[in-house]
Amino acid sequence: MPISKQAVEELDRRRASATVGGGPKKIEARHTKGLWTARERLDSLFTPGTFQEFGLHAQHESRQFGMEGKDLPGDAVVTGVGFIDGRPVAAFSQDFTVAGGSLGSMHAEKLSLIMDHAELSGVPVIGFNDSGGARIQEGVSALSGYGQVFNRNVRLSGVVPQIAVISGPCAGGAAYSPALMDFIIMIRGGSEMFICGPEVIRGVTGQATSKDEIGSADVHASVSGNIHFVADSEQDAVDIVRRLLSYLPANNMSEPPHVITPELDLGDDPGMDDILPESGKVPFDVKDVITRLVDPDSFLEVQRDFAKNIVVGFGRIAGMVVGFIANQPKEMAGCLDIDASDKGSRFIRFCNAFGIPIVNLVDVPGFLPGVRQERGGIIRHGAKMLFAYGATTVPKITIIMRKAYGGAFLAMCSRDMGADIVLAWPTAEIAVMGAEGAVNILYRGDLEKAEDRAGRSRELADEYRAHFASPYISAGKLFVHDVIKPSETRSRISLALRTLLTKRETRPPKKHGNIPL
Ligand SMILES: CCC(=O)SCCNC(=O)CCNC(=O)[C@H](O)C(C)(C)COP(=O)(O)OP(=O)(O)OC[C@H]1O[C@@H](n2cnc3c(N)ncnc32)[C@H](O)[C@@H]1OP(=O)(O)O
Repeated sequence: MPISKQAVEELDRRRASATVGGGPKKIEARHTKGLWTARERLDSLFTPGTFQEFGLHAQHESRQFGMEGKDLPGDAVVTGVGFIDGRPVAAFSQDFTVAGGSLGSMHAEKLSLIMDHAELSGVPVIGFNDSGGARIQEGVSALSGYGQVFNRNVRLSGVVPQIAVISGPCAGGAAYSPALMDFIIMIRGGSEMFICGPEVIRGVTGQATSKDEIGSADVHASVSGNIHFVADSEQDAVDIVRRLLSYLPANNMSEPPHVITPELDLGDDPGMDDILPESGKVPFDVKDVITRLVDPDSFLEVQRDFAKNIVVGFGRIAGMVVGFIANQPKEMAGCLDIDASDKGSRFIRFCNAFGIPIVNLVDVPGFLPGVRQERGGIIRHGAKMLFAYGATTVPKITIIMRKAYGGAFLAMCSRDMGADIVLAWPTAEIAVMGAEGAVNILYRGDLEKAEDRAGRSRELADEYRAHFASPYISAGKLFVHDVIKPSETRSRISLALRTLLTKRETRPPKKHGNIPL
């Protein structure tokens, strides 16, 4: 039987009323604040015409607290699958114009449906979070809904990439779904995220605070370290999602999107030979090194404003996707501290989960000394770096640029910690500790008696450096595969990557390791 005109009209009518969300007034209120609606976000994310919506006609079933007969289009969330740069991606976008984007049972079922679909079809999940949290009228059913979503976030972790955009409020338990995903992008000015808001904090602790102080994008980017990117606008957030996806495979069984250049890249970069300052004590910016190593404009820094003493991010070398973990000599002399260890180890584990080769750039004088660090648990946090590298099977290339001292060098992936190839620049210092520290311990008596203590200390330190810290000593013991000129670094990494893309490494079966947390 052909489809009747009435049936088509009925479908059109239902579609129109479901897609209007909370209505023109509420949409206007969002626009006045410079915010987009749930559908506008998805329209901007996906290639036009490619979005297949799931659950447009979903209805809530709650009857209490005035909910009987209330129309909540789509139950306050839009879900479905679309295409970005020709690749399928699943997404949900909470609709604040409908009941404040609050999560009830049907809303949670829609999120579960799209996440299950992403798992089965092996595609990334993008979630726009804009919600007042658990729908108060649905009580524990809403709470249970969050449980179902969190459980799926964990199930999908390491299976498909999960990216959260915080586009509006994100309070209480609602913050935990983004926190369980791989990357969080927050929009400056338009969003906030906290577990307990200012009112609760004041009521319980007496402390006065503001939403900005505890939950703004800038606070989470630079102080708490909860998020990975700050966007200046809705469009900027979408652009960051698309850029991030361009480095990621669809799932843990697929290859990252390498675009390997047909020719081998064997040229030198002479400018790199001048990149280190004359004195080993003068800082330099490791991002200048990264910029010279990667294909033009291909470096995407992750967590730029948090733990600046370590730099992490994605880039391409001769078209191959890599993750960088680099000490930053400009900040705290590149020492590893608690925050840097947390930041570095999580990024390493992401790269490993999704088959992304890792390049380590080392200039590390040690773990940061200090009472706060020791009492704060630097042992357990620093151990995360060791654990993360030790458990990682993706290709790993370590470049020792300058200092590689003690346990911190092992925590930056020495050969023993699993680096497949270790290359050192000619003036690198690879040692159990810095030369000055070593002579102070070894020659304490001599130095106390010396007429020119400083001069004698320098002399002994030079001797120690020549005997123990030279890269040729490590190369002689095969701890370093080769000593290279800085100008050769890019071509050597690109060759190494090409030979390592076929790497296969298996480990004894186990449920999972027990990373120090
Ligand atoms: C897992 C456990 C949890 O999630 S517990 C967390 C429960 N949620 C909360 O405590 C947050 C409650 N909501 C709020 O504080 C505010 O609505 C926030 C999110 C800050 C937004 O404020 P504002 O921009 O002024 O909007 P508004 O209050 O006028 O809200 C717009 C409409 O949305 C509704 N709404 C909001 N949150 C919920 C909720 N959790 N459950 C049910 N409805 C909610 C508001 O009632 C309001 O509805 P209406 O437009 O007046 O019909």
